[in-house]
Amino acid sequence: MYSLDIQASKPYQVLIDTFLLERAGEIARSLNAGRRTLIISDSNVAPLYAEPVKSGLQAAGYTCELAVFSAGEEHKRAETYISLLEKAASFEMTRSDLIIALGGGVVGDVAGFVAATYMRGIDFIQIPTTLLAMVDSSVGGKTAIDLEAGKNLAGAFWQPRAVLADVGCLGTLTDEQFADGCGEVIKHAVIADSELFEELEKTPLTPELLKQDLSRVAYLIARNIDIKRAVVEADERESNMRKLLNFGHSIGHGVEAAESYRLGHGTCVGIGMVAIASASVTAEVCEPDVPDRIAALLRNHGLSLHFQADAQNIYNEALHDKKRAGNSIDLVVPRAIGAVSIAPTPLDEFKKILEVGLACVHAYAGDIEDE
Ligand SMILES: NC(=O)c1ccc[n+]([C@@H]2O[C@H](COP(=O)([O-])OP(=O)(O)OC[C@H]3O[C@@H](n4cnc5c(N)ncnc54)[C@H](O)[C@@H]3O)[C@@H](O)[C@H]2O)c1
Ligand SMILES: O=C(O)C(=O)C[C@@H](O)[C@H](O)[C@H](O)COP(=O)(O)O
Ligand SMILES: [Zn+2]
Repeated sequence: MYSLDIQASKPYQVLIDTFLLERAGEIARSLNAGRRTLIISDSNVAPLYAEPVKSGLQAAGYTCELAVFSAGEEHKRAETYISLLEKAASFEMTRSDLIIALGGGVVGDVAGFVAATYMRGIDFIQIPTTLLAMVDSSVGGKTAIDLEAGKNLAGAFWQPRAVLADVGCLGTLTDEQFADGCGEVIKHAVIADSELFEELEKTPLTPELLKQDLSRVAYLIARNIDIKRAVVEADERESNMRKLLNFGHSIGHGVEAAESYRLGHGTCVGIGMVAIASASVTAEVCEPDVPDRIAALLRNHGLSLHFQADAQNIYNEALHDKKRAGNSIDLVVPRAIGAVSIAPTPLDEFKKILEVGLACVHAYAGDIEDE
């Protein structure tokens, strides 16, 4: 069992353990005095995991309802968000009540945004069920929905009251879903922990490891959260340093949108990391082996570098990045594994970087296919 304290505007604990679903009611009751809870989940997760959560909440004295929306990034949208707000209102939730986000990053982002805005903000607890959500999205308080124009364009910073990462949930992920979460794990290693990167090079974080050594997986989740914790505590609302957590995202989000969300978020972040690292080597600001090592580590974690969208479409999508200000964008540029910095970059230069970088990603994807 791991327990990490996050010292944000509202401090909270992240617990990493087994059988946390069953304990969610008791933990919720220790943090929240309300009468009602709305469990928000998706169509894949609810049938698997809602029942033990609901039973525990009822045993803790809550009147409980379950709201389920269709799984997938294409439902991280205003329609879902509004229907959940309406559900909270028709369930007569008051400001003292509680929302539970039970699912992956999509559920966490949407349910968090509902919690942030329903009656101007009520308590919520994150129960992440994907690797990606455990290592990244459930912690730090970014909540959002996508707009037609792009990813996460409407949202709020709203910290949960607790994060309960029940590692028992990871066993029902497909290998592809598990691998997708490793995109963010590798991101954390590149931005802040070269030793973690080397450990992953020796022993990758895979579904096989999950079967063989659950405690190692729990340890790696805790270590990732600790990396994110340090950044969030230093800059909760992303005025500067938190932008580092966006390594690989300016191009990655562009790929995600240009591919109509058919590729996973972590996969697209992987493509974005290799692209910016490759372009940084070309610009002679990054050690030459960095993109090779990132591409190899992604491959060893089962992540693909294949994508079809063309660079112009990806660039058009990437212009919606929240690190853009007028004709400039703050890019997160690697210098070495474990060392990245923020570089304000004119948009015309960003376009060249994106083109050079994505051409290199195609080359790596070809290398991977040839082997
Ligand atoms: N707020 C943040 O800080 C932050 C950080 C990283 C990513 N994100 C966001 O998170 C989203 C990606 O999260 P994700 O990869 O978890 O996607 P997701 O929520 O879509 O989950 C992936 C798939 O796994 C299914 N699933 C979830 N848990 C399962 C389980 N235990 N067993 C079987 N199936 C399960 C889901 O139903 C879905 O089909 C993106 O929208 C991304 O923008 C947010
Ligand atoms: O927590 C953060 O800060 C991050 O940037 C984590 C990212 O992995 C995550 O994908 C985040 O949602 C991206 O934020 P955005 O501000 O670019 O929408
Ligand atoms: Zn991300």
